[in-house]
Amino acid sequence: MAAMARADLDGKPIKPLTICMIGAGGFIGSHLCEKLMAETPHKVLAVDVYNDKIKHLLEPATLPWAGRIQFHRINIKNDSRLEGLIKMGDLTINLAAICTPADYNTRPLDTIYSNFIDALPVLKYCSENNKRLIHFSTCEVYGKTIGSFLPKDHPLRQDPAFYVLKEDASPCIFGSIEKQRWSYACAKQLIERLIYAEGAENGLEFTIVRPFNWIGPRMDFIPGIDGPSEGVPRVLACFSNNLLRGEPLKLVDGGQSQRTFVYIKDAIEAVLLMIENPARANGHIFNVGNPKNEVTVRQLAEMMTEVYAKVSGEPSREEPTIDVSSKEFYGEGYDDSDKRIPDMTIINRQLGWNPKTSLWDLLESTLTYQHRTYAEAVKQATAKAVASS
Ligand SMILES: NC(=O)c1ccc[n+]([C@@H]2O[C@H](COP(=O)([O-])OP(=O)(O)OC[C@H]3O[C@@H](n4cnc5c(N)ncnc54)[C@H](O)[C@@H]3O)[C@@H](O)[C@H]2O)c1
Ligand SMILES: O=C(O)[C@H]1O[C@H](OP(=O)(O)OP(=O)(O)OC[C@H]2O[C@@H](n3ccc(=O)[nH]c3=O)[C@H](O)[C@@H]2O)[C@H](O)[C@@H](O)[C@@H]1O
Repeated sequence: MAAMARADLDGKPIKPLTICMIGAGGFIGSHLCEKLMAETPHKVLAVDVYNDKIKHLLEPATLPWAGRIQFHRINIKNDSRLEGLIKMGDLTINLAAICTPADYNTRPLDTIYSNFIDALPVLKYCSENNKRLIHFSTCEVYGKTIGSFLPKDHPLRQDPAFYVLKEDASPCIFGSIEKQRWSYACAKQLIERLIYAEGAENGLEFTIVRPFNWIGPRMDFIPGIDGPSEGVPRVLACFSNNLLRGEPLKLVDGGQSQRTFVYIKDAIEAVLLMIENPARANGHIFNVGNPKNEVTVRQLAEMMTEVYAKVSGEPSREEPTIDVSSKEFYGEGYDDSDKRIPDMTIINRQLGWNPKTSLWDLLESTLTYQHRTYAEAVKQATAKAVASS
């Protein structure tokens, strides 16, 4: 079988691994499971409380990879089976977390518990059983850029030294404690420090991933269709929902914040390189993003509007966006990262990874998926609501 002939970046054959993947039923987990099943001989013990996004990989039992993926419905907060599953694997990947900004300031306790306390047993079991750990952190650990504290028209704001985010050099700059937006970033930072310390003091083999706005199909949910109607997902799903419903896209505080978006399928290639090249990935923290795909949120809204009109064949609204305040949209305690450009030196040097897909292309494939998956359901839900009003 071609998949069995895989070699690592140093030309050595890759042995089939058993991977305990926690949070495997989420957005990133579903793409990683898909990749592992389709292109590698590795086995996955998929742990999550939900499996809707990986159902197509689990059923029917005649699938070519049946037997290489097993789903375990486990809440890692309180399940004694977790240690056994970690022991069965060669490697643990921890993706489980609350990671939607609308929760950080409104459910800060759940956010901190999920991102710090609930990750503790995973770390403990990996360390005690000498199991390698790939832990998912976030680019939010960088917080705000140094440049954001300079006056708006200060020339140093244009100097990359004041905004490019480097794993081994940039500071973590968060707002005050009342700005509960930072509860997530702070919890992620502390778990990173603990993992790093386990590596330094106890020899834990670890890799920390800092994703920079990975987007694509299956991200989050469409409110009222496959998620709560009052729920607020991340920006891709918020804007997709608005476009599907023919509503204006809401720009928080003018949509001036900047982000770099990377296509999930490009980013998953980086994770696979980490999985299969432990000697190059262990002990490292990796930014994974696409510095070339930078836009303001306003530009993202404009581009998504244009792409959606193309893929759906429906004309866009005359006024495609409206401004909302962050207080109105997210509530008290919201704050924002101003700009996120990942430095790519370390991932380039260690794994030779580079993202490939432009923002336009990744939006075109993602919005084609959104339209195919949700347009009919949104139409039916809207018709039902009109009929019952
Ligand atoms: N998508 C991104 O661009 C991005 C960016 C930065 C960081 N991350 C990090 O990557 C990880 C995965 O993100 P995602 O986008 O796939 O999010 P997601 O919400 O789609 O996936 C997380 C999964 O973890 C599961 N989970 C949460 N708590 C659990 C528990 N107690 N027990 C069992 N399962 C639990 C959820 O059910 C969900 O399926 C998170 O740690 C997130 O902080 C993602
Ligand atoms: O994806 C990442 O790399 C990380 O960043 C995200 O944080 P953020 O980018 O702020 O979250 P989004 O919901 O994707 O919002 C992006 C920007 O769009 C804005 N936005 C969001 C939704 C909306 O309807 N309108 C709008 O203007 C937000 O205010 C923010 O400025 C989340 O914290 C995590 O998933 C993750 O750790």
